Amino acid sequence: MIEIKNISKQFGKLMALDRLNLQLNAGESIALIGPNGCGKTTLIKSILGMVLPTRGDIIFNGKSIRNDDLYRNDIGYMPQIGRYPENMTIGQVLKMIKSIRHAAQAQDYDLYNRFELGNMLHKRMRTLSGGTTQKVSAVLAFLFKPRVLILDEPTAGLDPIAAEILKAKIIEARSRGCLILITSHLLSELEDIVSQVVFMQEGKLILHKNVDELKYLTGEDSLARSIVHLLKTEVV
Ligand SMILES: Nc1ncnc2c1ncn2[C@@H]1O[C@H](COP(=O)(O)OP(=O)(O)OP(=O)(O)O)[C@@H](O)[C@H]1O
Repeated sequence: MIEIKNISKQFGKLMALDRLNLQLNAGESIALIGPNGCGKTTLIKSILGMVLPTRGDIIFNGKSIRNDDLYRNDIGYMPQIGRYPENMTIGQVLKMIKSIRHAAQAQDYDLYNRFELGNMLHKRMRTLSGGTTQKVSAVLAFLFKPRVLILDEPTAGLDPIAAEILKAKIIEARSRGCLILITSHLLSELEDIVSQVVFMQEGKLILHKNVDELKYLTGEDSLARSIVHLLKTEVV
């Protein structure tokens, strides 16, 4: 579904992504793991077309994403920190996003209802707590029933109940056959969600394995311990 073909991204002298190749298929739920600054967000933003790779190409459903905007209609994205026009209310932001999408696209109000955003529509974005902003981002990511979900630290800042609601929603999307790419430093929460792990270091792909293979390779019995093992020992 998404093919990353030998992409590099240079910021000045820094190689944020270094000749990275990856194949991400529908129905897979993939944890993107690596130390701070290893290039996870740069990879995610490259897939979203928010960062232009210096070299290489990204193929989405068989087509290069260069000079294409429409592929993004298939992606729901939750950024690490959502940034919205400060003076707009939650209601105005939702209305604006819906107006730029196709009116006919099916909409999913499950998270909107469960997070009770309907009671907060008049609140301005600049006045929201970090957790409430994160709820708005989650609602927007799932609103148009995307086939691909890219979630950058999705539960950071959410209270435990909201985090559980979102986690259940991610698991449901996975069971519907969505492709999910997720970064999280909360390793225990990945356990129930992911089927594969992609491990990066200094912009390079170090490993891409199924969770069971990874547990076998590291000799650990949980995903969290396997990931800690990876982070502590350099290259497997
Ligand atoms: N716009 C930019 N200009 C210059 N350097 C950048 C830019 N964006 C990212 N970088 C650098 O690229 C490297 C990779 O950053 P990135 O945000 O992708 O890391 P990350 O793996 O997501 O980190 P974290 O786990 O802390 O979120 C870092 O050294 C970062 O400082």
